[in-house]
Amino acid sequence: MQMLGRQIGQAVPTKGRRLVAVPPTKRGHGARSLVVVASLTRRPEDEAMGGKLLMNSMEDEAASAGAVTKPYRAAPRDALRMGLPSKGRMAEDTQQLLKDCALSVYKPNPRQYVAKIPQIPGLEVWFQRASDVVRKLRYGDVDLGIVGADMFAELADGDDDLVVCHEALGFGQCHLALGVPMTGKFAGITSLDALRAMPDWTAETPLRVVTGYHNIAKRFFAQNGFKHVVLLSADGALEAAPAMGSADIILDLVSTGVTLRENNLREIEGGNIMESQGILVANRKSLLERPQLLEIVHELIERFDGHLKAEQFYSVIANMRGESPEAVADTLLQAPGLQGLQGPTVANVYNRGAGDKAEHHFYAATICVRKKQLYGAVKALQKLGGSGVLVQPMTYIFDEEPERWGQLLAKLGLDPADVNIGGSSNGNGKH
Ligand SMILES: Nc1ncnc2c1ncn2[C@@H]1O[C@H](COP(=O)(O)OP(=O)(O)OP(=O)(O)O)[C@@H](O)[C@H]1O
Ligand SMILES: O=P(O)(O)OC[C@H]1O[C@H](OP(=O)(O)OP(=O)(O)O)[C@H](O)[C@@H]1O
Ligand SMILES: [Mg+2]
Repeated sequence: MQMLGRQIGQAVPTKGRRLVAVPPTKRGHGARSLVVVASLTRRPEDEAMGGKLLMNSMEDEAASAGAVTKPYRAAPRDALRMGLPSKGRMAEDTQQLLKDCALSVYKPNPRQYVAKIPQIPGLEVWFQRASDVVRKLRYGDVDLGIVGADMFAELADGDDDLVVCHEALGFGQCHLALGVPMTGKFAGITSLDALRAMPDWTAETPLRVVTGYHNIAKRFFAQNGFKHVVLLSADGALEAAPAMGSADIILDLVSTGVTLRENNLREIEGGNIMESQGILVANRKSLLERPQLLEIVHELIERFDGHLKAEQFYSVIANMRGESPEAVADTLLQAPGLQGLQGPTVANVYNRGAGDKAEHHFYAATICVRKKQLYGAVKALQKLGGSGVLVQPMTYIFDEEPERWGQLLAKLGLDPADVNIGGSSNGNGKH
């Protein structure tokens, strides 16, 4: 390959403020396809193992994962704290969810990291990098947090002090997967079994995996019987590493798959390690020792569940003619897709009649319709004589006590009968 002057192979930042424009080469050519990567580093502990992290036995792995060390205990405090991501894609999505649930965060000073949610006066909000939200939860510096499930799996690393309160907040959907080159010695490698069986991997030439998820990777490769693997570290732009020759494969987040594909990498059968999305997590000790926190978590679960369910539906109102409200209801109950959640609501529609007296000649039928089925439902209503069809988004659908609340109490070893939160149910749907 003709050298393009001194720039070729020069690593320059791929993200953030320090990204620089690459000047044309000395010979006046425009900067061609320069391979730009973040620098790859081996963490001290990788070096300590001679950069050759040979898989321990499952027992060793479990022991090392289970033996959680806490460098310090958090300073005693009375205030309840929730950690929220301070930047990146999780930050925006988290604030949007809270806003959609009428829990907007009030952060008067953009450069200060403490804020509040006026709707929950007893709670302090602390903005931290998503990874630090998990760390602060483990240390007990915050009681509650919203992060990505992948980040939680990696950094909580099986820490029983942390409890998942809501596992599906509906944003940040992605998955952690292996990315394997499409060409060269990996050309025919389309499954995890085939990758493991490659004769290339020995104690001297281990499979080199670059990832930001070392805890997850160790467990994954150990559980899948890989013997010779070395884990390399990088903070981003991992997809360039195989092309650079500094790693064989990557283990990274995938959402659309574009970055993998654009870097001639692909996923393999058995290589999807975990699904991820935003989750609500809490410190177990805080939940058990701070009753107000349990009450706040109950409200958050109710609001999140109520909002996330409502997001799937529209409220549809149609003017219907009929002999009686029951007759209109019967017609709808027998029509596919028009039953609503429990059933239609049918009310009289009044207009000015003779002598300016209110009269009613038709009814307004209201039903909940799944967003995906809206157009079909509107056409079906019109076919039944419906007119003036109004479609409204829904903010909340509050059902009985959310299942997740009962599940959380079970995780905490609490009997719902003993938990009386805010005068509402006690965790098993009975008030
Ligand atoms: N395509 C994606 N790539 C990376 N993270 C994603 C993606 N889709 C969703 N996420 C979620 O966002 C989290 C990363 O958010 P975070 O703000 O920490 O990193 P970031 O947005 O990549 O910014 P930075 O890399 O500067 O920390 C992931 O842990 C994951 O849960
Ligand atoms: O499947 P896709 O939709 O292409 O998204 C996946 C890519 O997004 C993330 O990178 P990010 O954009 O956060 O940059 P980074 O790797 O430098 O953090 C992740 O690390 C993948 O590289
Ligand atoms: Mg990133």
